[in-house]
Amino acid sequence: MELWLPSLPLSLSFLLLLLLVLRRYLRSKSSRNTGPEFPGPWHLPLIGSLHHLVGALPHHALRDLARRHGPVMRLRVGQVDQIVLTSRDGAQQILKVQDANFAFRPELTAAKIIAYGCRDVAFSNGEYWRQLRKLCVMELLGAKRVKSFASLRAEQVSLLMRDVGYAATAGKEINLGARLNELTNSIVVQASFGRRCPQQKKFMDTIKEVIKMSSGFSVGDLFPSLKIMDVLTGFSTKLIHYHKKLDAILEETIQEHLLSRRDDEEDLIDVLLRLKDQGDLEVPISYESIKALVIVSTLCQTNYIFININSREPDDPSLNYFVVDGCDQDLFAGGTETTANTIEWAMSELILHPQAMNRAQAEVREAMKGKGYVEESDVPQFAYIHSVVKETLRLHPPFPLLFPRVGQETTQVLGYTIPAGTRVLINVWALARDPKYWHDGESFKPERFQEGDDKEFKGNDFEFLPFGAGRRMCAGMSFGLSTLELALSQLLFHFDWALPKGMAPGDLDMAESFGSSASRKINLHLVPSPRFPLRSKSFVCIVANYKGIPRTSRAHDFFFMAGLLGFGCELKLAKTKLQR
Ligand code: HEM
Repeated sequence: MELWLPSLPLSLSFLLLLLLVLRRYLRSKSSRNTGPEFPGPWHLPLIGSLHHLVGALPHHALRDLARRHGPVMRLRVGQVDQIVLTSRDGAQQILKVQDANFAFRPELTAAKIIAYGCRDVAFSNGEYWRQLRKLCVMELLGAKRVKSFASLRAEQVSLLMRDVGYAATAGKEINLGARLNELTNSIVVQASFGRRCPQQKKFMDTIKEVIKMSSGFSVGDLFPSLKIMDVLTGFSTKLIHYHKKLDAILEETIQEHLLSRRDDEEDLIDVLLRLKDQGDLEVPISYESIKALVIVSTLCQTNYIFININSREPDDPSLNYFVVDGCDQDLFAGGTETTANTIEWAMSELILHPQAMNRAQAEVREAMKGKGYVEESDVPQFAYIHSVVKETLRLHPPFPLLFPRVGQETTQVLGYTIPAGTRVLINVWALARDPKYWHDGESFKPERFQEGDDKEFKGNDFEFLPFGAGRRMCAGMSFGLSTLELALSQLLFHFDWALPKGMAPGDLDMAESFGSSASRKINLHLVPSPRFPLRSKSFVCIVANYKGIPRTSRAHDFFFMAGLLGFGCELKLAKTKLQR
């Protein structure tokens, strides 16, 4: 038998590699702070522990690793150490007890380029961030401002109902996921730019390109010593190109706003310009800050968070028939949307749990029986629907690992020493399913919140953190929830829902898209059937836009009257007559 011996150069290379690994190990051991060593998976010289994440969703892989290594573990990703916490006490330490120390974000290449050197609220730090956050709470995303956008929400949700109405009367399925993305995109862009901005579409198209770029990742973020690779791979160059495009659009938009200021119906750019002019801010805001805020608040509502590898299925072009005139069907095809995702997950869970669906529909239909339509002011009385939203966010938090935090000072957490500057991730997805904190945590059971489990997602129950907690908790929670609950209530009130023909509940793919987001991998397609006719202004829109009937024609007037009278079911008949 022949004995195989490696060649001399190969053996030497192997020996050299071994020595390098050993030297690195000994060095890190000697420089380590006091306290026990972090548990964690073993790592390879160049890629660190990346190979442990291959082939699974990051939050799933990290939960499985935590089961083996414990609730506090260290993971080396490339050249960067990350501490991953999967315990309620750990989350409480970072987000409450030591919140001030951990209220910092790492500097990420994309945020630096796109947001004018991290001049937005989500990625800035220190005094500048504190000032912007105050503006967000008081002026931009506070209760009063959110309320001021109620008519915008009502209008956009009505347009959604109109499109679902098309599908219902035609007996066709609708790509609900895609249409919900349009809904939330329209709301956020119009809230920021106002309704009069001609640049909206161009802006969103460019944002879409930025999101597509997040399907790659910055080498420099994971290998700080190889930052040059971001230039060589074209990552930075492309981002700079998109940044310039966004900058030009926003510059023009700001000039337009400066020329025609309106105090009666302020959009977010109007508000920011007013605050800039008042000049009494501790840290003055510049035009660049305004632009960064608008860009990142749009991105924040998408799951565009660093190294987010999205592989969501593109929208189905065959369903263009049901799309609002002038709207781009595949807007944000590469990205996903927090609010829209949550509605989509809620509808997915409800279709799989008919009892919960019936109960939610009964609640809203019973309450709105005499009225015939749902307004934003009605929503707080739908306690069960609120529980459906909570249960959906528990099982499908859009940011399963929150956004990363960085400690400013070296500190102790649960007996371990976390050196200053180390990135910390909290697996809120795993916490929200952990049998230690939840009975039957993997199952969808909205009633758990009505039967004694009074956990809330407002940042005080550390096993339930879909919006995070502490100083850097989501700044747009009320903004997101108001759209979410209104749209869901109307979808449940006006329509009954079924899976497309031939599809059994077991066939519905509930897979999440790959990346740091937990959106649906494949858009949800459902078949609606009308239950309560649409009697709000939306119906007027339905008939006005239906199949291109001109708003000034007699046919339009006919439909208009039919709509006003609430003859939703007559629509199909009327349409047939007209086509003849
Ligand atoms: C269902 C909807 C939403 C969910 C579940 C959600 C969740 C989150 C989470 C988990 C964070 C990170 C918190 C942390 O690090 O502790 C965050 C941050 C943020 N979110 Fe949301 N979000 C939603 C909607 C929105 C909307 C609609 C807006 C804006 C209109 C928004 C604006 C922001 C901003 C500005 C931050 C950064 C806050 C900071 O760093 O100070 N979010 N969000």
